[in-house]
Amino acid sequence: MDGHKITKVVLLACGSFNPVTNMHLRMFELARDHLEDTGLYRVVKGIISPVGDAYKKKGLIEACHRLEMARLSTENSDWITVDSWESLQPEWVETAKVVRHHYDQLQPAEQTDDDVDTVKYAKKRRAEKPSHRTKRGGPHLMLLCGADVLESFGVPNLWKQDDIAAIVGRYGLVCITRSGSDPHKFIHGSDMLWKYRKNIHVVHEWVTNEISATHVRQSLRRGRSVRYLLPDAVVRYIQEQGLYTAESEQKNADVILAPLQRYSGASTS
Ligand SMILES: Nc1ncnc2c1ncn2[C@@H]1O[C@H](COP(=O)(O)OP(=O)(O)OP(=O)(O)O)[C@@H](O)[C@H]1O
Ligand SMILES: O=C(O)c1ccc[n+]([C@@H]2O[C@H](COP(=O)([O-])O)[C@@H](O)[C@H]2O)c1
Repeated sequence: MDGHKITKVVLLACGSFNPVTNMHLRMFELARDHLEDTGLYRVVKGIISPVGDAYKKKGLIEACHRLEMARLSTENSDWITVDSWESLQPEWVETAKVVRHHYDQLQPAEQTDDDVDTVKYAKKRRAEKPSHRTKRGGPHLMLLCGADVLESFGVPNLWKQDDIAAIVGRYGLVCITRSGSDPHKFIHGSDMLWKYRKNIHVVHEWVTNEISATHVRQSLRRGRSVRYLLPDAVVRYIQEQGLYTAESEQKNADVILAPLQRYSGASTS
């Protein structure tokens, strides 16, 4: 033993999962290998959290189907799970709040917000040292995403700056490279990400990696095979339920994406 304390980590992936692909599952395996290779972390759990219907992304099919496909895809995994909390919320939930929800769920029950001294102390510590090391005894939670999500932090008016600071400053991020992206360059170009760069773990996917849910939906609309891009059980479910048609791709076509509604003042109801 070299005396290092091994930190337990839970990985949380947020996204549409429309549908879940083999690449989504591979992201978890890549992230676990990368973190555990450092000798500093042990990844104890992975959580897939499909976004709710109120996200209103074009072509987003009902959460119940996306959840079921994610469940089928993780049936054979002994550590990757699916959580329905986010997808069941009536309104779209910002990712920072989803991260916070799961972080709270992971903390030991005896440390509740009723313990005023503990909360005050934790708040003081957070203010003094904004880091994901402000844990309350449970495992760390890190957000797992592809480089496109990291780069979306730079899209004007999409993410709240405080939310980005919370995600990278207090929890941590594991980012998988994706074709067409350069996460290191992006981190270098952002003062906020640079400040918290030690909490951002970039994992290089060396296998050329073009799988996207958009491409899968397009193939399905054209009657092309998606076998080996998706778990077999997910392919079967899509066929049985008749999912991903030209019609479903037009869902939300004229709606502004939920995160942007808070800036435009637009409403979908
Ligand atoms: N090929 C990939 N390489 C790296 N990350 C990926 C890849 N595909 C998806 N991800 C990541 O998985 C998470 C969930 O992705 P999401 O459900 O939005 O899939 P997507 O393929 O990007 O979807 P869409 O094509 O519908 O935009 C995101 O963090 C996304 O960056
Ligand atoms: O929290 C935010 O401000 C925020 C802004 C834009 C996107 N997100 C989340 O990022 C994920 C993006 O998924 P997708 O399919 O649009 O790539 C999804 O889980 C959204 O809820 C979150």
